[in-house]
Amino acid sequence: GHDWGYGVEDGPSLWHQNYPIAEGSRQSPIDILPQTASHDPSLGPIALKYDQCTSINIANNGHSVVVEFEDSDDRSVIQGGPLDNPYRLKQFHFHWGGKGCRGSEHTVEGHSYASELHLVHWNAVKYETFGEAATAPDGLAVLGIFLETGDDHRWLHTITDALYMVKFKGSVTNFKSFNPKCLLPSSLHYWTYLGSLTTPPLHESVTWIVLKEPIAVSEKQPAHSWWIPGSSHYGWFPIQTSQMELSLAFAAHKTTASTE
Ligand SMILES: NS(=O)(=O)c1ccc(C(=O)NCC(F)(F)F)cc1
Ligand SMILES: [Zn+2]
Repeated sequence: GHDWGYGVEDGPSLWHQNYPIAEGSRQSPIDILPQTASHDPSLGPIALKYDQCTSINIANNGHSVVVEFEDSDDRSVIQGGPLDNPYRLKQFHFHWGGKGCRGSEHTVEGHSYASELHLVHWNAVKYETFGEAATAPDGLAVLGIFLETGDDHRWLHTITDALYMVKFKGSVTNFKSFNPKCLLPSSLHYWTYLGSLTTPPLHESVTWIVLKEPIAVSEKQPAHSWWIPGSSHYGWFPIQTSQMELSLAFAAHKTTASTE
């Protein structure tokens, strides 16, 4: 079971007790300061090849909702930018806040966004398994995309509809043929830094690639979604018991993104 959460008794300020790496030198998330970020001309554009991606299921792991992908080959990869190899898409998940609360983990000059999407990839060139890569300094690459409240949206309803099927902690349901490239903003301009997992075990194994342009989401409530009462102000819903119902009240904008 998980010995951590986002409550007063088990929240981020206490994680160092069971995960001393929390005091480490490359911990995430960070506050991104664009003015002090140094431009590195050797950094090229990132390339996302998500056309053949194969989503498998959507699961509620007690801390968020995760969409898992088939990662037995290089059908869906991120490469370029700061990365020396292609990294395989493994899963994506969101960090929410409570009702109307700002749930992003990274901030930009202290500004937090409504939510943050993380697309998690691993270095299958150098490592045999995701688990092995997750403990290696160049093992993972996570693409972070900010979600900002704005107009209504058409695409993420497929996820909000599926959420209805995984209301309870530990539930998993089929979730085929969702392609996350519909969640990308129009620009792939990014900040990058060497960091960590933002949740325990906080491994310092992540090359972070955070997109500058947020995608728009709407706070309109899809038919059968509602906010969890009293949810935490950290980025994940505290689904402490299987009785609590996870919900999500936004739908994201369809964006036409060049992913080449
Ligand atoms: N929020 S985040 O930084 O994108 C993030 C991404 C992945 C994991 C994860 O797979 N933890 C399980 C593992 F790998 F065994 F440790 C945790 C956090
Ligand atoms: Zn995350």
